[in-house]
Parts: sequence; structure tokens; C-alpha cells
Amino acid sequence: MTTLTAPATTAVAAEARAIVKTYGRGATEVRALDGADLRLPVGRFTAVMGPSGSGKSTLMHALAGLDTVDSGQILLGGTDLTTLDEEQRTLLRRQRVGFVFQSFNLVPSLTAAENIALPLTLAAARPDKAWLAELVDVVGLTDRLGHRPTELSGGQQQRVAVARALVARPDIVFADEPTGNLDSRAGEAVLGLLGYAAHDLGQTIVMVTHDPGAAAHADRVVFLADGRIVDEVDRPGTAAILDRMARLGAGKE
Ligand SMILES: Nc1ncnc2c1ncn2[C@@H]1O[C@H](COP(=O)(O)OP(=O)(O)OP(=O)(O)O)[C@@H](O)[C@H]1O
Repeated sequence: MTTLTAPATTAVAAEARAIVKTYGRGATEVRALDGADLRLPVGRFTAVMGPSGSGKSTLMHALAGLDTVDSGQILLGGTDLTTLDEEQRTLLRRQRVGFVFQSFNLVPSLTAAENIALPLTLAAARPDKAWLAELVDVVGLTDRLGHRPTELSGGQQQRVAVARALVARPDIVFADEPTGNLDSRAGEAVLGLLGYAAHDLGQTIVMVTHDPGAAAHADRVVFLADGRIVDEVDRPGTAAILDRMARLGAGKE
């Protein structure tokens, strides 16, 4: 059997242990996660792929503390999320998790600069000005800081969202189809930033994607099928990803 876990010496940012999540009851019950195990090492960029309905969103929501599970453990920076109530999970999420969504999810009335700083504003934390300036520079938005989201292209909006996700230096950043609404050039820029965040800033990144080309930017791709991690590959090319997806039956979709 292949080992699906990182070496024991690697620091782990988040971990799912045998998590089970069902929706509905009786005849309509769906087992979205069926004993999923996943370790996310610190400073790595992991992509999660799998056929539609395999449990990718459910797994990400569980790891991020957005949703509860029926059984198993979810560790985020050493804290077991399954022991926390909703309020405690919300607090932990605010302190330790960053999100990037397919639809950008910026606040329309705020400028790019205000959107980037929002996690700090919400936490009443004082911004580290040097860090803010570095982030703005990295995402290439120095001359767009006063613009509102409607005055920015999709690619620029998503770069604001990436900066916002990183600003509070969370334990982990979850990106849900971050390139799904972008053309390939803007998508490449966002993927480059996520890679930079992992490799140069030491940030842990998890990205759900349907796009093998996007997944090929990751250090590791894990494959879900029927609510479990069934395969993984390090630094794969697009062809290797397509091959593994085809083996999972995703090619039939
Ligand atoms: N709120 C819900 N109520 C009932 N069933 C749900 C709910 N959310 C998800 N499911 C079911 O759980 C399973 C896993 O769904 P999930 O959204 O995690 O899959 P996914 O791999 O992210 O799919 P996709 O790639 O299509 O977004 C699916 O069978 C789905 O229909």
C-alpha cells in the first residue's frame, strides 16, 4: 500500500484523521467523506483533485473549520477542531486560516488596500506596514490600491484576494478553484503567487481545482474518490495528472 502521509519529522499545518461526513438520512444519505486521511505539511502547496462529488469541497470545509464532521479528528496547528464549538471555530478560523474563493468575494465598498487589510481590521490587529508593503508589491497592486473591486479586472481582484488571505500570516490558506473565473494568463499569475507564498514565504497552501494545468503548479497533488484520498503524486506534470484523473473515472464526466 502506498503511504499517503508526510514523513513524521515534517511539521504539519493541518491534518484530517479518518474523517467521516454524511449528509441526509436513510435512503437519501450521502457519505461525502468516508474515512479521509490527509496531512498538509508546513510550507507546501498541495492541490486536491477528484471527480465531481468526490468530497473535495466537504474536505476543505472540514479542514478549515467551516463545517463539522460526524467522526474523526481535524487538527489545525495542533488544535483539534472537532472539540470546539461553533464560536471557538469561528475565532480560530479568523486567526489561523486564509481563504481564496473562485468568485473573489471582496467587499465591494472597500478599496483594494482596505480589502487586503480587512482580516487585520476585523481582528483589531495593528498592520505591520513593511509586511503590507511587501505583499502589495508581490501581488503587483501598488498602483491599484485606491480602486474598488468593480474598477479592477478579475485577475487583479483575485490578486487582492490572495494578499488578503496572506496578510494575517495564517497557518494555512485554502483556495477553492481560485483560477476558475480567470483567463489563463491571469490564472497563471495567481498560481505563481500561491507558489511564491509557499516557497518564499513559508505559507501552507491547499487548493481545490478541476484544472490539471493549475494543479501542476503544486508541490503535491492528492486525489479524492468516494470521500477518501486514494492517490497522490509529487511535483506532477499536467500529463501525469490527466492520467491519474482518467484512472479515477473523471474522464467520463
Ligand atoms: N449540503 C449538502 N447536502 C446534501 N448532500 C451534499 C451537501 N453538500 C455536498 N453533498 C454531497 O456530498 C458529496 C460530496 O460533495 P462535495 O461538494 O464535497 O464534492 P466535490 O468533490 O467538491 O464536487 P464538485 O467537484 O462537483 O464541486 C456529493 O455527493 C454531494 O452531492
